Amino acid sequence: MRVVGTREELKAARDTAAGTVAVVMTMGALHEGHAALLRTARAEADTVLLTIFVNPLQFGPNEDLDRYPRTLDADLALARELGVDVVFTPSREVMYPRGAPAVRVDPGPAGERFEGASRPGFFHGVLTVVNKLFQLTRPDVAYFGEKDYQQLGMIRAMVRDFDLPIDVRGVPTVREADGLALSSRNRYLAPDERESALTLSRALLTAKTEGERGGDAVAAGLAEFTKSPEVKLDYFVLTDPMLGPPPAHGPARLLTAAWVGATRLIDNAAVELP
Ligand SMILES: Nc1ncnc2c1ncn2[C@@H]1O[C@H](COP(=O)(O)OP(=O)(O)OP(=O)(O)O)[C@@H](O)[C@H]1O
Ligand SMILES: CC(C)(CO)[C@@H](O)C(=O)[O-]
Ligand code: BAL
Repeated sequence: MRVVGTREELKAARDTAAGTVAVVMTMGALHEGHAALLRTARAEADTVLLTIFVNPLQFGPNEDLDRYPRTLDADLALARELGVDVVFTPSREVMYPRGAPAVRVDPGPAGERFEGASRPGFFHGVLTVVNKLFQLTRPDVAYFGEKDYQQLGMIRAMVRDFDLPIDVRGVPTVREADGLALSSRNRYLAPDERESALTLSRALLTAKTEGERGGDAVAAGLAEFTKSPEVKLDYFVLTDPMLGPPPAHGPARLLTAAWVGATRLIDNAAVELP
């Protein structure tokens, strides 16, 4: 496994990569969710490239950029175990040599909803760094988690609208045995908060069950949140699978975000409306 930090080293590694090249982009603090992306990439491509970069551009001024978990040694050990070929761990200066970029990807109106409404500038930051990492790594295929469902949709939209020759593949959300979606931010949770955090997956499951038997999915989900007043709901919505208005019947998506203490968590679930 080659670990590279500069553009020149990455270019050399990329230029000699064999066969189809897959990229998995992360902010590090790797867990089994990231491992699922890497295992899928390993099974489906010849060369697996992992990027680890905590992108300052996607954090708001009062968000957790400074305390975001950084566990590089453990991340590299896991990457090695999973058969990753190249790890790109650029510094902030390598990614943004002239400081914050003046030109950024505009996510359009879809990027102003849900996560974009609560985290202004978030999708500008995500799409800008993803676009840069696409240019630098030149992958044939890229894997992203369904845990960040809106992010996956925004990246697919950018690839479509910018004619990028990249096959974007979504990977289902990996959960703890009790339902909590794995997330690097789960490390922030104190034991009682870890219990409260189950409200998100519980509300999604209750809403899905209610929706699939013809009831009011959103009302059922919201009722779960009222049982845990210590969890501060940001949004709980039903959309179509492309994040548009909810359909009357057929496939739909439930999306939620909530604060558990100082930690903001997100989750989502597929639902089939009768
Ligand atoms: N539980 C999960 N199941 C599947 N994919 C996941 C999971 N958690 C993260 N991913 C995916 O891993 C990639 C890198 O995500 P990231 O490094 O931000 O991890 P994260 O756990 O989502 O972190 P955070 O706690 O900041 O949200 C993204 O494509 C993300 O969707
Ligand atoms: C896609 C990503 C690596 C861009 O910084 C990040 O948003 C993430 O880890 O999901
Ligand atoms: N997991 C998506 C990146 C973020 O929340 O900042």
